[in-house]
Amino acid sequence: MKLVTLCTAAGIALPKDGDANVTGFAIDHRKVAPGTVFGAFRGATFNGEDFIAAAINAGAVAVVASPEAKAEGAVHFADAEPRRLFARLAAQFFTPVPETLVAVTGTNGKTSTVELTRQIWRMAGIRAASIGTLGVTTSDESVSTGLTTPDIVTFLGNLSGLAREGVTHVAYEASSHGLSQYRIEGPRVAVGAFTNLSRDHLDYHATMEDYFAAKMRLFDEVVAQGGTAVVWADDAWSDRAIEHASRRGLRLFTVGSRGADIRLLARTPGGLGQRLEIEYAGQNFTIELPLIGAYQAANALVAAGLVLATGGDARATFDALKRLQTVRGRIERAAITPAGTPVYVDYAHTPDALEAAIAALRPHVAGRLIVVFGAGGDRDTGKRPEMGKVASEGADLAIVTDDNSRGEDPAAIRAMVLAGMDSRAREIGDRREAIGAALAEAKAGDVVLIAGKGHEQGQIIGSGAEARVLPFDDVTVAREMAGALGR
Ligand SMILES: CC(=O)N[C@H]1[C@@H](OP(=O)(O)OP(=O)(O)OC[C@H]2O[C@@H](n3ccc(=O)[nH]c3=O)[C@H](O)[C@@H]2O)O[C@H](CO)[C@@H](O)[C@@H]1O[C@H](C)C(=O)N[C@@H](C)C(=O)N[C@H](CCC(=O)O)C(=O)O
Repeated sequence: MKLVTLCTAAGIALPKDGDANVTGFAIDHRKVAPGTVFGAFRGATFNGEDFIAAAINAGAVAVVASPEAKAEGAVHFADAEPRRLFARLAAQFFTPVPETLVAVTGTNGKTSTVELTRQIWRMAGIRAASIGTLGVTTSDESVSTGLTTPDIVTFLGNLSGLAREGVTHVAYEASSHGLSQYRIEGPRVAVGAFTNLSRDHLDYHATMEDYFAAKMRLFDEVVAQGGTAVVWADDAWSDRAIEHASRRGLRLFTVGSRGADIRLLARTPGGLGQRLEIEYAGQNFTIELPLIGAYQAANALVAAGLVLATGGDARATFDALKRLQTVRGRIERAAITPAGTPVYVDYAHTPDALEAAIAALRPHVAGRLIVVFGAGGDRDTGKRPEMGKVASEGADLAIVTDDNSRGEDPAAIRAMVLAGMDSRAREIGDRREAIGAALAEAKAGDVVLIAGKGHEQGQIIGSGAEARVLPFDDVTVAREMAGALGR
């Protein structure tokens, strides 16, 4: 494809004497082939501009970089915000993309919301996919990209690949890193959703205001003019998100007990799920949602909002909520033991998340809540006793085990977790053994929660050159252990 064609389509001026044949886009000089447009960005670890000469040597025909950069021998697109310019150009190259794109931002709930949106579309017979922490998910398969919001080249490549496979609808996660690094620029989305905001990633964003501003780029720029903002209305930051969307002239679709479009009237937890009473367009609906926890109810209703905002039928959409499958590693019902105990696997690996998962499960426990959990090595040590305290106070039986000990001594990590716990706590380092003990202990009426790893597929042992990932999947192990109890 000619560079001039891409520039014209993107509304970008072509630097003089600049036409060339373009074969691809790269932001890593090691991926440059003849005909590539190279994005040279100043990052946290490297200055991409240091690799411009090597990229041109490898055949780069154009370089998108700051005005100060030197790009002799290639067309230089100079811009103070090169990531954004690169995205605009690349979006013209990676075509077609699926016709309906929706993006979800917020601190929590992004993964579940995009996955539930995909499920609802699928139940309506639509070829749908999701992109996020679980990877690129189509039907029952997920292919990891390593990030929640992949880099711009991977993202656009995924979108056009999906379109070529016949996928028409994609829901994707817009992380604050992704939004602030213009990883999802390019194709404008029809609908964007905001779930909630709480303290996170302040190493990167400095203040909560900066963090919120990064999230709001979704409404300020990424959602197309004339598009819709779906907002969970019950969060402390919701009113400000609504303000951003209104200022931009987006159509508002609010969801929650304070929601004007999908209004949550009542929520009653019970059995393996919860009953939701909602009002939509003057009609009342009762939904038996097969997911646990107030936050999963919120995610399911925001997903319904996304589907309705992109033209879904109300009755079919609310009906689909009754048939949702639990999301991988998000209060996922992994097994039911022969004694009838449901076993849940959740990604909760911070004190807050562990507390929330325990609170979500508590109304479903007739007997005891048994929690298996640990804390990671080479990460925030302060959270270890705090997680211990949360488990000690919230569970009836807590078993401390190993979870990605990395470069640290796993016994020392467990000791720090146990420091926050009372004397009833048990310690079983081997995670498989710990899960087996929890399931063997469980009786009818009990509930087991295995927390920390969620969708992860391995135990990380060692660090640096010594690091190894031993295959480990909580869901598989829970199923095996539950099966073994039945024999
Ligand atoms: C802090 C952060 O977000 N970093 C991301 C960012 O890196 P960066 O721009 O700082 O890049 P850098 O490594 O300094 O390199 C600068 C440039 O030189 C290039 N380079 C570098 C080395 C080389 O040999 N050749 C070369 O060309 C790089 O490709 C890059 O373009 O851009 C890279 C490419 O898109 C990402 O891979 C990288 O994610 C790192 C690995 C990461 O761990 N990010 C996490 C924090 C993240 O993004 N998380 C979010 C949030 C998840 C959540 O919600 O919790 C996510 O969306 O996953």
